[in-house]
Amino acid sequence: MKSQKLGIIGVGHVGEHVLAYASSSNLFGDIVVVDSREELAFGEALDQDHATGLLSRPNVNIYSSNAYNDLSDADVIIVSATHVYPKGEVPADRQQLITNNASIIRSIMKNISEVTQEAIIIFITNPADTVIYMAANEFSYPKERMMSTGCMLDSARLRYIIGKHYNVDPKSVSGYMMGEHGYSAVPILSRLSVAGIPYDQLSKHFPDIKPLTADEVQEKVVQAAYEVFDNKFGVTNAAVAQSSIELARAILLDEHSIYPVSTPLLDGEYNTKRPVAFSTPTVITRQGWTKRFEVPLNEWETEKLNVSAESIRASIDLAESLL
Ligand SMILES: NC(=O)c1ccc[n+]([C@@H]2O[C@H](COP(=O)([O-])OP(=O)(O)OC[C@H]3O[C@@H](n4cnc5c(N)ncnc54)[C@H](O)[C@@H]3O)[C@@H](O)[C@H]2O)c1
Repeated sequence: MKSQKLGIIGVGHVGEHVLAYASSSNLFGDIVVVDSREELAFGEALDQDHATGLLSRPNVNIYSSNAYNDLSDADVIIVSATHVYPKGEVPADRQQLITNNASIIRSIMKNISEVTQEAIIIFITNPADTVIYMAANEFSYPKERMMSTGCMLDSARLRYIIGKHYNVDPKSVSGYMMGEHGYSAVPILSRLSVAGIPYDQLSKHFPDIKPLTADEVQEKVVQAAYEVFDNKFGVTNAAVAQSSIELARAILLDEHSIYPVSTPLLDGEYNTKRPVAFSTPTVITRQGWTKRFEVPLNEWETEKLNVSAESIRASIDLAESLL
């Protein structure tokens, strides 16, 4: 039986964590690492390959390659390639990354499309929503076989913040962010619950805890990224890498899990003025994504989501002007 194969494109701060988590995930028998810095790809792959000599690690075949042909039979490809900025000089606004990343994503998509149409592609590269919009609209690669991690990370931060606020395990919080991965991501508190108890009823069960307003939650989730980014000199990597492996698992095990990934909106969805991509709860299967949910929202959420869609669209316009 063929083992499952993962391709990782871009093995910098994020990609190295993707590689580390993937290597010990028991999901993959083969992992191919591609990076325009070939020595880095070689070193990262070899370092992880050495660890297969340890009893705790599965015997995964890990190697680097600069030939996209090695991805022709990949089951999943995770893309975390990005323009390399000097340490500490990464732009804080993810949307600004499009100036350099548009051409990188276009060349990677072209290279992948030439060797396969089968792999499920998970983009981590920012700006997440613009990247998936470009990849889905500019290439004939099957749209359902590609997604961006989008608000996976923002949603993990949301559950973390609410979990800490009420002193419960974040995994006992059910909830998600929608819209842009970044400044304008929207917490959907009207759908958030703890032990099935809706957010607006939590005060009854936690009478000593002052609830956070939707504005406060949004601010805290957005700021959470910068608490990491500022202290790690312009890098956040571990949590998003874990998000991508969680998606890979949902894909390979055909879990039909629902995750807030970013994909292009379907016609008429959410009444956006112009076509965009953003995160909404989406069913993930072995085929890629199979269904996006149009979630009923309250007035505040609708207004914020519109702002988010406009911000993403401005970034898409910029990407299209660079064609
Ligand atoms: N979606 C999210 O939630 C999220 C979270 C954190 C970071 N990110 C994004 O992930 C990306 C990676 O961040 P990082 O910190 O690892 O960056 P990094 O600079 O450390 O690494 C990027 C790597 O990409 C490689 N690369 C560049 N062009 C390439 C190409 N054409 N083909 C193959 N490899 C190429 C570089 O050589 C480098 O090794 C960034 O865009 C960042 O904004 C996204």
